[in-house]
Amino acid sequence: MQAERWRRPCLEVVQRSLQRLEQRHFSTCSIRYASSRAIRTEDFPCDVIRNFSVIAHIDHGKSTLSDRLLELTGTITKREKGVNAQVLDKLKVERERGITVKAQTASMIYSFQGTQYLLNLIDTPGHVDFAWEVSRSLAACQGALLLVDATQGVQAQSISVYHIARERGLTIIPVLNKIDLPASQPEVMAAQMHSTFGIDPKDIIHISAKTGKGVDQVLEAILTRIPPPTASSEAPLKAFLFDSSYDRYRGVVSLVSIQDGILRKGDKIASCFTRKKYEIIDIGIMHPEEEPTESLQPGQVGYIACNMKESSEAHIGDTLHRAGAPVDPMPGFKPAKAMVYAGIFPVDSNDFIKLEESIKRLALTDRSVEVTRESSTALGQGCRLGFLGTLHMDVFRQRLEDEYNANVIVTAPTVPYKVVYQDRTVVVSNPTDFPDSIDSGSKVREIQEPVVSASIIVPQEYLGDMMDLCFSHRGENLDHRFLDTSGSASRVMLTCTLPLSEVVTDFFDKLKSRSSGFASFDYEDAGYKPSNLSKMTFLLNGKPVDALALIVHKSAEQEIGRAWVKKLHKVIPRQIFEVPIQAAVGRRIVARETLSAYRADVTAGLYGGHYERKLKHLNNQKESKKRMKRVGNVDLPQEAFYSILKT
Ligand SMILES: Nc1nc2c(ncn2[C@@H]2O[C@H](COP(=O)(O)OP(=O)(O)OP(=O)(O)O)[C@@H](O)[C@H]2O)c(=O)[nH]1
Repeated sequence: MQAERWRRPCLEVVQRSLQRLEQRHFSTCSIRYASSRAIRTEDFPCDVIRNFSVIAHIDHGKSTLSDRLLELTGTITKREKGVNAQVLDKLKVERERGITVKAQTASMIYSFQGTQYLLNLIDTPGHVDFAWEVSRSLAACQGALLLVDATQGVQAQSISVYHIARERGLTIIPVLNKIDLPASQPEVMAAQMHSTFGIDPKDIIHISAKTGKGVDQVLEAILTRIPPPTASSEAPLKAFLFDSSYDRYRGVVSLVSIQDGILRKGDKIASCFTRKKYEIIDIGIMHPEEEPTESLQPGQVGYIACNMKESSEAHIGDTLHRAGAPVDPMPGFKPAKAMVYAGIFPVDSNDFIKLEESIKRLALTDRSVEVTRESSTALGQGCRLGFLGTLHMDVFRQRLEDEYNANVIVTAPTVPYKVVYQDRTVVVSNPTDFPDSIDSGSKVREIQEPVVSASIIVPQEYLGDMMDLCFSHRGENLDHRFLDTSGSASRVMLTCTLPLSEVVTDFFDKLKSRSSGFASFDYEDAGYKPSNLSKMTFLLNGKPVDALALIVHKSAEQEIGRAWVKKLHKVIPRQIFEVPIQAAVGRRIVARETLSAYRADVTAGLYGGHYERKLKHLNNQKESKKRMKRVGNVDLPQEAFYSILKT
């Protein structure tokens, strides 16, 4: 009796701890799902397959709807989902920031009117930096759910993803989400979707992905409106490779969409792009984690591992065929084009080899990153990386820190400029390589900078502010049109051409603050145009610091020079001698501050003959000096680089 009285509370404590452990496990790592019956892909011919993506502007609810669909089809249960909202956002950075950065695939099995269907869903990111992920994902689909937030209406990325889906000829199912919110205006937003996309309001499904209301209608629409893939089991094998990741044990794991033929474990295949041959060692579907199957049938989407050692062998957009039976490759898609470059250096120069290894590994899971080596006199050996935008850059940095424990310094982002010489044109993505002077004596004929066509959607009352903002960032060809003509709540779409270098600095923050958060922004590459640019260098005690060099427009020389010199003055500790801090364009000094002399007497305040204590303080000082970068004869602390380059 006594023992029983003790045992019960003990059991409860153990159960509670187990629950807590389970929750913690769910919230930090990928989820393991209770294994269901082995899936026979042969049971799903083309007519019961539906391949679709969820596309929308950022935060309109794609991942929440994907979760709801996984739940409704029984692919995951509420318990398995647990505290882990947004099952398909698997990366730590996605969970912390609440954004999707990598498209994820999940297959679901669903019974409808006595027939079992195989649904392949691809959840896509919404931010403009990851638009390449969206177009890649849509290549494996026949339909797309176009989600619009019923409180915000059509936003800039809603329009761009709509056009990507239309260009690919996909069936679009329009969905208005968040109708549970008091501020939602489904009727007004439906009218807006009609005026912007020509969508019949009767075709729009009204849902709340959060509460689940209306989500069953979305499932029904997927089955009844999206056409099945047209693929044949008789035709020669054609598998379209649209994504890949790296697994330490199996090498490259690729996601493929089977356009024709059947792919089985043990099959010998070859790549149209590299001509290399492989053997399938693992095959299956994402359910939503990897679920091995015997084969992938025509029209299905799944993963394969085939002894590919190098990630570069998995060419995104490649066509795989049976070895010895070549086929015509399917049209691939435009490779990702880096818009922003930055140098990444280890905080401790001795860590370079480890950092380079980590960068290469991470780049294997993110194929849009370009990697080359670079070296700087101030920062030592490092890598120069090309990204699709500054958010992409920041996410990559965070993943390096989270997943590889790296401690890095990232230099200011720069866009790729074209330097036109008399006999050739060179693309320069590192300010160090930019010509020092562009005067009549130099061989440089012209400098060109990348420009983008930007679109901003904003309530009418902010139009003036937005136009000002665009002008102050060297915007040209400004134009606008009203999106909805319905009285007071009119919204305007402003379009213009902007230099990319203006977009990658603080443009987005200013846009949000000057429109009280209402403006949405999207842009796409619009080529190059001649521009009046020069290289600005920063000198400490007369010595240039290469890692701080910038490319600036003539009109902003003074302003940028002064701001950076002030910033440097604030973060560089005083030295034992006076240090002039200067910004220079060519030989011309455009801004200057002077750091007055100072000697840190770390032994001040120690009286008497405490020799050992004095020595300890002096040694500490020596150690902290070691952590500084020596530029000429000036010690620059790592924090100086951090705080300067962070902005
Ligand atoms: N009230 C309400 N909130 C919702 C609904 N759907 C999504 N949300 C919330 O909206 C926010 C964004 O949802 P996500 O599903 O992460 O949006 P997303 O489109 O996947 O975001 P990105 O992948 O970053 O573009 C989250 O806080 C969700 O909880 C809904 O129907 N009602």
